[in-house]
Amino acid sequence: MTVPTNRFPDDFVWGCATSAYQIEGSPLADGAGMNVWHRFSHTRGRVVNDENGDIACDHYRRYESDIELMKQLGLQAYRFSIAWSRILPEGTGRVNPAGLGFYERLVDRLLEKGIQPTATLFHWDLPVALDDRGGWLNRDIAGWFADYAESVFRRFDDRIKLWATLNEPWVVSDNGYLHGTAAPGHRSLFEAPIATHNLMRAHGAAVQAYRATGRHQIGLVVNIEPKYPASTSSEDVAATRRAEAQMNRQFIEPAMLGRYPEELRDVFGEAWPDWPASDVEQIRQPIDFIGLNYYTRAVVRNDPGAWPLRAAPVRQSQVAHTEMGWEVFPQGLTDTLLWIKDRYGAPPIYVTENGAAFADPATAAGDVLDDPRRVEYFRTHIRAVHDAMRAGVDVRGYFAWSMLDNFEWALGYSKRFGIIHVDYATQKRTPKASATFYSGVIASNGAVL
Ligand SMILES: CO[C@H](O)c1c[n+]2c([nH]1)[C@H](O)[C@@H](O)[C@H](O)[C@H]2CO
Repeated sequence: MTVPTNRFPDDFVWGCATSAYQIEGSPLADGAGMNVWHRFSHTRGRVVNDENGDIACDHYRRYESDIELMKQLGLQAYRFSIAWSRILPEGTGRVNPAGLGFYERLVDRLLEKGIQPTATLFHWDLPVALDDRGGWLNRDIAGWFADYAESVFRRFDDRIKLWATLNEPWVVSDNGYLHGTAAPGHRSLFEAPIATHNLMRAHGAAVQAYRATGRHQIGLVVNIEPKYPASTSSEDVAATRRAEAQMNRQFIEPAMLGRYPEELRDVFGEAWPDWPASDVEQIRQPIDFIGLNYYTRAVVRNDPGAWPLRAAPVRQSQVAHTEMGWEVFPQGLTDTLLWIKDRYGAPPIYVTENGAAFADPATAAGDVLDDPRRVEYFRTHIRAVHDAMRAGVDVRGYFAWSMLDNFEWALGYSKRFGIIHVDYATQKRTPKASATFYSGVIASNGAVL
């Protein structure tokens, strides 16, 4: 692959990403079943200001005008997630035609506008009906997920050519089962490894299901936050390895190499089971790409009191941070792309999420003052992708997070990642300066950087 010096390859794909619960609203419309984020956000005290996704960006009803905005931006592709509980309200069994119908209209409209639809099967919004049967703690969920996947593949594989099974299983296991900061809100050292394993078994089962009928590409989306030791002390180096294994290798390693990092036993102790070899073999289904979500890095120090990692981040001073408190560190994206290439056999990679939260207040006149730091974030990180590609990494595309300001999970609507501003009171969309910038990047295939 030869990468031009001043732009990207002609077949490089430029897109934006969102997820169902964060933008759609109408979570129970047209026969949809309840999902765990609906239940979690309606549980007092779980989400900032007790906000929820009942309306969000009202995309379920406004998808046509949103697609028009995507067209105006010049987007070549759009990464969205499919809400399992719209398709199968009880999680298994009965298919809800109206749920399929919404995504049919979305996909067909995208194609009409020349925008490539790329779908993630699971972006954290598990059907409550399955959570009540154990959810990710029940081994049967691998079969439930494969059945759901098959019902969607059958309907859309003629139009969707890029599939992802899971979005960031680490967030479900770590936030949802270890720390309890995300749905379903459990806090258990013993449950998290079981959730990890069943998430990855479900990934493997869905990939196997796809291989039976699928004609295109399927992969796994992982969040990787490169970890750098705060010092060369053996304690800090060991702590960094624990943090790196628990976040960055816990999921990609079984998927790509058919093994879990040995450091996980050091992190979870007796709570980390000896999984059957047959399970891990089933997880290791050949996939067509890795989806990388990159936002920031972490500098890590040993912290014996930090449960259960015994590792803690060290905030870097004198450097830029986003509204999330995440350091702006584009070099980490280059480093991570090279790390995936070197460690996992140079798989094709899509940067499936990259973006920044900054406060973007709408002025009284209704204008939106995009924080100039967001344009700088995209500029430096897209350059970082180009640097990795020139070093030989097979990156196929880049999806900015996010097309719209949206529901930022337990932080509610307090953080804005969109390149398009959403006034939640009026649902008015206003493209930000970063939308104009990104549109120029797409039109010039990166030459404006
Ligand atoms: C743990 O950070 C992850 O890389 C990450 C960041 N983000 C994500 N994953 C999720 O995929 C999105 O749903 C979030 O809205 C987005 C912004 O927070």
